[in-house]
Amino acid sequence: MPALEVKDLHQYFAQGTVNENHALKGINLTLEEGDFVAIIGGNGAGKSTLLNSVAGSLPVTHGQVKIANKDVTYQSVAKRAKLISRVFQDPLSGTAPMLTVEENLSLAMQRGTWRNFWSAGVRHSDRKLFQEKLASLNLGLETRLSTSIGLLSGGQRQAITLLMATLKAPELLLLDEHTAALDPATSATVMGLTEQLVAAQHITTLMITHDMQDALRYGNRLIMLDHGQIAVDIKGDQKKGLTVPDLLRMFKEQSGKELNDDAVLLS
Ligand SMILES: Nc1ncnc2c1ncn2[C@@H]1O[C@H](COP(=O)(O)OP(=O)(O)OP(=O)(O)O)[C@@H](O)[C@H]1O
Repeated sequence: MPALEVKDLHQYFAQGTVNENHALKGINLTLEEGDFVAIIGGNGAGKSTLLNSVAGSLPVTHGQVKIANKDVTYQSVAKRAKLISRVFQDPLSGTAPMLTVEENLSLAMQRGTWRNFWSAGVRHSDRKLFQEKLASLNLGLETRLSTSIGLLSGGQRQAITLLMATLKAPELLLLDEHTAALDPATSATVMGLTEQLVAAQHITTLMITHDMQDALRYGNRLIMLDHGQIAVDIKGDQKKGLTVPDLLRMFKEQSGKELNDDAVLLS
């Protein structure tokens, strides 16, 4: 059973007006369970629009989105939260900064359940689990359970956000440039943790990145978008050993033009 199926997905902005923008032009994408897919592409290629369509934060103009064989095309973001975890670029957006590390993790344990209310206090058994999970990150965070998240660094927060997103393994993990706001060393640490957490539970993952090296290094599949279409789709052995110049050449062969991506070109 595929973990994610996107069928003939079209997205228009300002449809029927002079500003009409056909942002996604018939995307077909199937992810098998455990696939870890990096998505790259130039500015305005449609990466965020694709992720937002899958997450449900953007209504679909045409097409179908299925997660774990369930048609979620018209489901709200809240309804899909049972199936999806998402980590954003901003380390502030995934956590409640006034709450402690363990309180945040406790909230994450309840993701997608009907227990929407939350009572203060963390169960002893949960605290032990959080300590173990935090220790496995090797960042010394297991001693910071009662520290407010707001007092941690961006990298520490993003590590905890990742842990929260994977505490209860989702059917699909969406990573939305989740290391872009971090310095290179911290970004490398968080990418390492990402790989570790995803592999431990075999979580199907879709990751947007502007970092071509990361797109090549991590995951078993790489997709390049161009003007709302998939220009390059490489997986498995085909992906191993590829270099950035190889990728740029493949992109040019498929799309007939150079990659336009400020973030990539400036790095
Ligand atoms: N809310 C919106 N209203 C109108 N047009 C939009 C909206 N969101 C995105 N677009 C347009 O849709 C196209 C795809 O945008 P999208 O943000 O998905 O690209 P992207 O690949 O994520 O780009 P970037 O790497 O620059 O973030 C672009 O032409 C963009 O201007």
